[in-house]
Amino acid sequence: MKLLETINSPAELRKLPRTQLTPLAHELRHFLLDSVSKTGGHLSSNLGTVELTIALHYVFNTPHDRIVWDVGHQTYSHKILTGRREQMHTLRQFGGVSGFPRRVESEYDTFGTAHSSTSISAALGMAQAAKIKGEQRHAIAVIGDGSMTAGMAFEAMNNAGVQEDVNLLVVLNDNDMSISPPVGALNRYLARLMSGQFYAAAKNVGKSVLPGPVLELAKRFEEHAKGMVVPATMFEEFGFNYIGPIDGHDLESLIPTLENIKKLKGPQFLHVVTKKGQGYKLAEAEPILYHGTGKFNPTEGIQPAKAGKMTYTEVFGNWLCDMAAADKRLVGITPAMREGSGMVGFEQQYPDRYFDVGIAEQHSVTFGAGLATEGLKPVVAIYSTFLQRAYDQLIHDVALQNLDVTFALDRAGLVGADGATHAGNYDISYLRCIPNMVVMAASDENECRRMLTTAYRYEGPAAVRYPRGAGIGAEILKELTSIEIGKGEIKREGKEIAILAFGSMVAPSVTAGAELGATVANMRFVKPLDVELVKRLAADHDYFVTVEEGCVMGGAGAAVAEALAAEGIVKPILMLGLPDKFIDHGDPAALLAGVGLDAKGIAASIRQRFMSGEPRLVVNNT
Ligand SMILES: Cc1ncc(C[n+]2csc(CCOP(=O)(O)OP(=O)(O)O)c2C)c(N)n1
Ligand SMILES: CC(=O)[C@@H](O)[C@H](O)COP(=O)(O)O
Ligand SMILES: [Mg+2]
Repeated sequence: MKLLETINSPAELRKLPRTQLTPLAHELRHFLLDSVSKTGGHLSSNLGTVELTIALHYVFNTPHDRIVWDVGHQTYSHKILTGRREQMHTLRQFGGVSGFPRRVESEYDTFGTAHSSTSISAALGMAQAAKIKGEQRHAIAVIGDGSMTAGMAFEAMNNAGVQEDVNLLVVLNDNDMSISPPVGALNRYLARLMSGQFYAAAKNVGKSVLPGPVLELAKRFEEHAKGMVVPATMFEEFGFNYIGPIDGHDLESLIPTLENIKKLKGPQFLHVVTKKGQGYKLAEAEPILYHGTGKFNPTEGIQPAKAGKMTYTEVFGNWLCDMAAADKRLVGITPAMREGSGMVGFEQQYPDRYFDVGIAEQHSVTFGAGLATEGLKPVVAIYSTFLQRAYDQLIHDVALQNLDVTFALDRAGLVGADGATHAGNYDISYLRCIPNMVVMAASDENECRRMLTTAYRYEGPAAVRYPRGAGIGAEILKELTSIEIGKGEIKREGKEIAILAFGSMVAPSVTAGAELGATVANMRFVKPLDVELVKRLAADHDYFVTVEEGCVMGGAGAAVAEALAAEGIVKPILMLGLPDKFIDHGDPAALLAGVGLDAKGIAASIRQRFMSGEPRLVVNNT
């Protein structure tokens, strides 16, 4: 029997002799590659954390000791070793294992993650709770070098470093990569820690500490040696005991080091060095390509995608380059999502006007605001879900000063395999309440391009939201034309029922409208809403239906209802959109159908409400 098949819990792992751990790591890595190639998922990061995961569960008494994985996209080995091996074929599929840690999924998933840089805060909270409750347990945050660039990680370090008697261990998993190559001064600093005299000294110190039965003596030697050879690291200045860098693929380093650290009191910081994609040559060579994959044949590797419909991300990337060519004032900003946001071409063509600011959404927005004060034209490309991080910056730094910043909001609506953590369900609600904002929702690729142009030319804050993946296949016109601000359009004329659709919901609404003989409007603007169009439709239709791929609460439908109320118009209205609950991972089309947001579901809801019973105001909010 394969070794891996005998391990259904960390307790079983801990019974293995140390000599069996390296063969186990080999099996685990093969399992990962085989499994992820069949399901898709975050491959590179997982291949890089095989040994670290084994070592942590081997040395620490999980789940009594708490491991908090930052982002959580590297937790597949953790899932496999904590009893979920046989469910891995369901990874990221509807009803299956999540791609991230979830408290409801396992007692070993101590904290739900997926947005980065929360692990140190959460683990510190757990460590402090243990202290307050008088419990003896360790809390361990495992954070990558990319995630370490976020302000939140440093807020937590700042707080943790003065909490002297908490059992907190921060493991920095340094693979010298974010999704794209790492950026910023911290990366430069980590590279310095890895290089030359310091690394050599630290390695020797590590060796001295590793087998040390007289731990305190060894620790003093370590501090002494470090003090003699190099200045204290910034992590020590933060109040942590810094250990490392050590080889994160060498179980013979990892396990004794962790065993020794386990005996130390107070905030500890272990710097491990790993390789993204470790053990699978193709992923080692191209960690970005294998960061998040679809299904692929592991022997052949990921093949170039067949030409198909253009994604909205590509539409944005092309628009950005075209607009940059037309206007020298344009600068493009991404908080660490160059590939996902379609900015690879822009960086190549306009390296001086491209800014990857690291995983720093708040900073990306205020940095844009600063650029705008000086007459530049910043375009912040950001996923809807990640803009949540920068809400105060959006209001206080951009909108309040009516600064000219364009927001390209990718991944608006349901995203599929990443699930609830990454769903862009809230942006309509959280944007439309901000004064000065213009908010648009693209219904097809060409409209997306035109809306981006509109947002860019508008002298104030403006956002264009568009979904993950491809659109309907609309022809994209080369010229950069804008749309009149606050003007929607009628897509089809009908009777009695007016469907007011937004963004990605225009196409299925047109199909539903054709089936029902209803009028369908592409509202285009969530804000300013086309109130004249609303009034016109109200004048010659009996029933209103609003449809959006965003939460119903406070959404575009609510904007229509508010406009009707403000105009003193009473009209039965059915608001279709995303319900007041988190929607798990799964196939995006199936998920949309599941909440009634495909053509069939829209038609069915309308029929049920207005064609068979008493009209009244209904929100599909259950
Ligand atoms: C707040 C936030 N912004 C952006 C992302 C997208 N994202 C996921 S993983 C990742 C890179 C993380 O790098 P690192 O922590 O070094 O882990 P690695 O991928 O190298 O294993 C990014 C930018 C995110 N999950 N959360
Ligand atoms: C873990 C994480 O946040 C990213 O890797 C994310 O999964 C990327 O999503 P897209 O595939 O939509 O770019
Ligand atoms: Mg990294």
